[in-house]
Amino acid sequence: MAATSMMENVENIRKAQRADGMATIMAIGTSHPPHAIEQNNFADFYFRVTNSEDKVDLKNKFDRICRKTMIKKRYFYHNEEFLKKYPNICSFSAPSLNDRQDICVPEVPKLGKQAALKALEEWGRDKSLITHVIMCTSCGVDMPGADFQLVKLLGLNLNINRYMVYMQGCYAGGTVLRYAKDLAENNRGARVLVVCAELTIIGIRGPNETHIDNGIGNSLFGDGAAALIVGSDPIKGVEKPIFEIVSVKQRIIPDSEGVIQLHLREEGLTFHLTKDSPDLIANNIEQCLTDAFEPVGLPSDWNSLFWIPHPGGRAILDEVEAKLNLHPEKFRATRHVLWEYGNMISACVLYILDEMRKRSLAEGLATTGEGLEWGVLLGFGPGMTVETIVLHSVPI
Ligand SMILES: CC(=O)CC(=O)SCCNC(=O)CCNC(=O)[C@H](O)C(C)(C)COP(=O)(O)OP(=O)(O)OC[C@H]1O[C@@H](n2cnc3c(N)ncnc32)[C@H](O)[C@@H]1OP(=O)(O)O
Repeated sequence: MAATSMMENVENIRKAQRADGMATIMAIGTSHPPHAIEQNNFADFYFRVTNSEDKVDLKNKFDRICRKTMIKKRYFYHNEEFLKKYPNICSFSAPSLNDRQDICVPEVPKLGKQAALKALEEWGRDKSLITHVIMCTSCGVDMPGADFQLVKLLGLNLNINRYMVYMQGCYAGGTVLRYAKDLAENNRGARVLVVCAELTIIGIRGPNETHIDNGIGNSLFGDGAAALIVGSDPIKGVEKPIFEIVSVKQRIIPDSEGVIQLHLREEGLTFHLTKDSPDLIANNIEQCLTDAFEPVGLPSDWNSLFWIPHPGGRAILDEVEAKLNLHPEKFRATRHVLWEYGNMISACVLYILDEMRKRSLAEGLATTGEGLEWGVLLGFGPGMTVETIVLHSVPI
């Protein structure tokens, strides 16, 4: 065969392998465990269950911090009765990783399954058509992994292609969209099930006067799972697009290694959160936005976008909002999810996507993105790392 025709063959194969259109989110499902704890009562709960009620000043400070989080309640797999069985988990630093692993390894995929079932139901097609799974969590590292367990729990095809995203922290809600875009656009017909599932039992521990940031973590994080179905070229009348994933970019913020760190130790996942993260994120946010918007063109005003920033903490949202001169309603969906669920690590931004499209529909707006055409989703986390995802809404 002539060399040119072989080249043509290769090109034809490459074209046939790739999708025509952009990666599209076609369904969203969420789930959370049953035990809700009101943030107003959290200091009482936390100091009682960790046998720390004698630390009166620390409890008062912790209560002050809780009231500044702008969180109303959070959901947890654990409750007081459950934690009483695990005194080492409730201490500040006793060895407890085995107990935490014994809980997280089976429970993370189960929580993820609940969200996935809702996404599959909304999608409406047969689960045997799912070609790829991206499973993401920051707890319960194991082999075979949570991706494997999820496939078994859902009864998906055994020849499915699996991707496991362990221990990336909060920015991973953006990372999974970046991976899903690559998979959906480079594999014609691919239907990617994305699942983020997080349980805070991996890091809950008793309070300590010299580690206030440990208490900050315990005041912010909540349990939750969210799932998406992503694919290109949605079938008209069968699959309903919700958002298109237009451009994706990851960036490390310079000189920020020590700002957010989480270490997996014998005493579980330890939190090291400095006071610098809100400033650092705000001071680098325009560079991250420019990276991601450059291929499609920068908007004339950041207020022309719909916004889905990861609610790492109230102060982070406040500083980003101020830096970009955003109108207060821009973070309405994000602040609502923070208020109702706390910081659910990687699952949080996917909850916000769901909240935004549902509220846009309920309010009779023109698009899934609060009536606007273009938007941005931001993942923040250890590194410090920022994931910036440009989204395109669809008409309702
Ligand atoms: C897991 C991941 O991968 C990604 C993540 O999302 S990690 C989490 C990222 N989030 C953060 O780091 C939290 C960001 N911070 C916040 O949102 C806010 O600071 C907050 C809601 C926790 C408190 O609100 P605030 O307006 O800052 O309250 P403020 O009155 O200044 O502080 C309350 C107390 O906490 C202390 N404090 C606040 N942040 C602290 C920190 N990082 N370390 C130690 N102490 C801290 C303050 O010194 C203050 O102490 P006093 O009452 O004794 O003065």
